Amino acid sequence: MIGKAFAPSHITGFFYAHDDPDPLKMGSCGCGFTLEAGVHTASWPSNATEVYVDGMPSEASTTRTVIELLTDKPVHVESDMDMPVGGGFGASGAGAFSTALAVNRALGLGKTYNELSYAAHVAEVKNRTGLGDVAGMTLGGLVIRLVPGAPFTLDRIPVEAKDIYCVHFGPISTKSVLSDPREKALINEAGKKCLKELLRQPTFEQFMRLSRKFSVDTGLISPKALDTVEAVEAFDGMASMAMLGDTVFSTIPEGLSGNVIKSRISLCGARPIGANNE
Ligand SMILES: Nc1ncnc2c1ncn2[C@@H]1O[C@H](COP(=O)(O)OP(=O)(O)O)[C@@H](O)[C@H]1O
Ligand SMILES: CC(C)(COP(=O)(O)O)[C@@H](O)C(=O)O
Repeated sequence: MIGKAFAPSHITGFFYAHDDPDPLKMGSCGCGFTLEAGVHTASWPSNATEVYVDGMPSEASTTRTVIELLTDKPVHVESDMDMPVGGGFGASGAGAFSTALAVNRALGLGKTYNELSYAAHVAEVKNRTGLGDVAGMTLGGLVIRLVPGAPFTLDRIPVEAKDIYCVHFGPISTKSVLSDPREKALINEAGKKCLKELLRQPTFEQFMRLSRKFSVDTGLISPKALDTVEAVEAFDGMASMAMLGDTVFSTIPEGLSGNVIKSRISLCGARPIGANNE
């Protein structure tokens, strides 16, 4: 049987990391949103486990780990990505989560949504490709992560499906940023403050302001990305950096140049899809 699934992109605006010897409990708190652009995955039983990303055989470590966590049977997996990898869109998490949902159906594993999302989360943590993206992708919308790791403890800022415009300048390795103790200390200090402030005033505009502040206070934003944020602001838009990628997300297209990716905030999470792609 062919199993198909979709996981949305997840852009984190700000976060802080929690280390834990138990990968289920390791994770991050913070706030981010899902986009309609995401990862479509199809899977079916095979003679050997093979992972293809955008039509090419791929290492896709996080996806391979989630398969190993779920089954010892070989499967064929094909993921098609709407967004760049390493750009702060949570591509590795969306790849792993959509794979978990697709493999569950392809092999008739009979796992629940929590079991599948926790497996994808553990795969992210083990590969050090993400901490909180899978949690955000379970719910969709503008998601607040209140407790790190599983069980996911989430809230949501009510927002409509706003258009979001992104410009991607290049990848940032989540693994290398999170392995730098100095950088991690800056992230954790700024991230905790931002979450407190957001809970005092939980609005989309406050999320955008705090995300921008976080990107500057942590020193994570590149000069090019900051110039772009300022250009958007000159047109009265709001913009910040997608954690963790050299990517700017914006409420308006004005001020952005180059290859602008247009999507919308999606209000639902990752899900299996049927034959007619619904
Ligand atoms: N299914 C997958 N598709 C693409 N890349 C993957 C996948 N699984 C793991 N990876 C790895 O994850 C890395 C990107 O992770 P990360 O830096 O967190 O970027 P992102 O912001 O896109 O999640 C890639 O360099 C690749 O090695
Ligand atoms: C910011 C990040 C640690 C990494 O995100 P990405 O690079 O998109 O995988 C995310 O998982 C989070 O915890 O908020």
